[in-house]
Amino acid sequence: MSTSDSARSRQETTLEGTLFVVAAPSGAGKSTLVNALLEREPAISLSISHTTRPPRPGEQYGRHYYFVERAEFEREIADGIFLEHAEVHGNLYGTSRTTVSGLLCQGRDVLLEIDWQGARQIRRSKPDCVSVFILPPSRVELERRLRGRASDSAEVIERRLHNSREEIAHAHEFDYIIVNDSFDEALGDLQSIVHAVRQRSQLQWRRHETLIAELLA
Ligand SMILES: Nc1nc2c(ncn2[C@@H]2O[C@H](COP(=O)(O)OP(=O)(O)O)[C@@H](O)[C@H]2O)c(=O)[nH]1
Ligand SMILES: Nc1ncnc2c1ncn2[C@@H]1O[C@H](COP(=O)(O)OP(=O)(O)O)[C@@H](O)[C@H]1O
Repeated sequence: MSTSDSARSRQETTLEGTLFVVAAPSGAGKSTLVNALLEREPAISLSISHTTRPPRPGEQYGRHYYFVERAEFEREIADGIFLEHAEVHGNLYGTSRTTVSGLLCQGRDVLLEIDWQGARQIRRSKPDCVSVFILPPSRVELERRLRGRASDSAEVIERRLHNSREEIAHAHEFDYIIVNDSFDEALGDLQSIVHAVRQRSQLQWRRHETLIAELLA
């Protein structure tokens, strides 16, 4: 086999990973659910976003976000480093194009925790992505969770509560909607979606090519 043949055959046999997109109004429990999912599904890589939001107590650079100044973020937009980016609650957030593409090409599944504006951009550039929207069980509970988290000032909480309506108004654009009332049930629902996606025939057909050839012989 020539070098180009072997490169082509490698390319043909390496399955690209699945891109999962998870969105929710602030305080619905998205990060808590995603972190629990990643513990159960270590084959999924979480994309760490860039943001101009200041770190909350306990948040670490490179673990929770890449915290950058607005001028640097704007330079990065101009350099085209983002697969998607958006202004959310007065701060800029963005997903690195090379990190996500690199992981997907290696066959890793990648999860983006982003807002509805980012999800829209991703759907345009990666139509095969699988998107999930997390709803809180009520407005009262959303407010209770936001205040109970004790990570933001009263003003920041008010802004997030106010913006939650706009976020929720876009839930119908997503492939799946989960209500995060009982945490364990919501986590089970999220994991079921991941499992169902992995069983899709276009993935399984290629993964089991040899078996299918034998069965058809
Ligand atoms: N478009 C976009 N949104 C993001 C990104 N990273 C985070 N977000 C969204 O920005 C919003 C605020 O996130 P964050 O400041 O961590 O606050 P939290 O949602 O209250 O924990 C949430 O809706 C996130 O999903 C990103 O890379 N791109
Ligand atoms: N099902 C649930 N029931 C009660 N509290 C929850 C549930 N899910 C998450 N929480 C709590 O709600 C708060 C907000 O969750 P978080 O994951 O930070 O939200 P988001 O990432 O959507 O902004 C946290 O204190 C978290 O522990």
